[in-house]
Amino acid sequence: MSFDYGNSFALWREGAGGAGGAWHDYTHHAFVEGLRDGSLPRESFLHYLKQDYVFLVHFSRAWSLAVVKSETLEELRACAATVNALVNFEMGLHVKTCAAEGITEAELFAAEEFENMAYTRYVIDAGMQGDYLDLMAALAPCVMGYGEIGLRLGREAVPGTPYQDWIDTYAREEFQQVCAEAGAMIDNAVRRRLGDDPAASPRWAVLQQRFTTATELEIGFWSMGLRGPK
Ligand SMILES: Cc1ncc(CN)c(N)n1
Repeated sequence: MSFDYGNSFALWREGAGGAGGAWHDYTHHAFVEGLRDGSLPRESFLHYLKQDYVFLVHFSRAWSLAVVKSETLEELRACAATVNALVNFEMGLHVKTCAAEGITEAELFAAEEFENMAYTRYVIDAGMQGDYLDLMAALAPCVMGYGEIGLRLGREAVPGTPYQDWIDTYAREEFQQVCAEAGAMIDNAVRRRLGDDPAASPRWAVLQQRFTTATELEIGFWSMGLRGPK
C-alpha cells in the first residue's frame, strides 16, 4: 500500500504506533474489517452512518474554526474548501444511503448524538485553546485515516461486499487527492510556525498528543458503530 500524505502526518502516525498501536487499532478495527468482508451487520452500519452524519456537522464546524485560525491565503482556501467538501459532498453519501432505507436528511440532522460527542468537541476545543497547528493535529487522523482505510479496502475488499459504495467514497482518486493536499498544506503550516525541524520544537509533544488522542477517539467511534443503537 503506498500513500504520501506528507511528512508531519508520517511522523504523527509513527508516534501513534505506526503499523501497530493505536493507529493500527483505528485503521484495522473490527468495524473496518466488517466493511471489507461484508460481515458488518446492516444495523451497525446504519447506526454508524446516522452518528457519522452528526459527526460531520460538528467536524465542519471544526474546519470552519480552522478558517478563523488561518494565517495564509493557502490555509484559508484549503479550510474553506474542506468545509464545502464535507457539507456538500461527503455528507451526500450518508444522505443517499439513508434515503434508500427510508431515512430523510431532516431525520439525520435531528439525530441524537451519543458517545461520539466527545470526539468533535475535543477537536473544537483543541482549536479554541490552541492555534491552527493544534487544530490540524487533531483533525489529521480523521482525514488521513479514512484515506488510508479507503485505499487498503479499495484493494482488499471482498467482491460483493454491500459496503462497496462506502469503500469507493474514500478509495477514489478525488479523496486520495484531498488527503495528499491536506498533508502538503499541513507540512507548510508546520514549517511556517515551527521551522525545518519541527519534531525538535517544544510544541511537538503536545501536537503528537492531540493526534494520538484523536486517533483513540476514532477507535471509540468504530466501537460505538459496532455496538449498534442502544
Ligand atoms: C468518525 C469519522 N472520522 C473520519 C471521517 C472522514 N471524514 C468520517 N466521516 N467520520
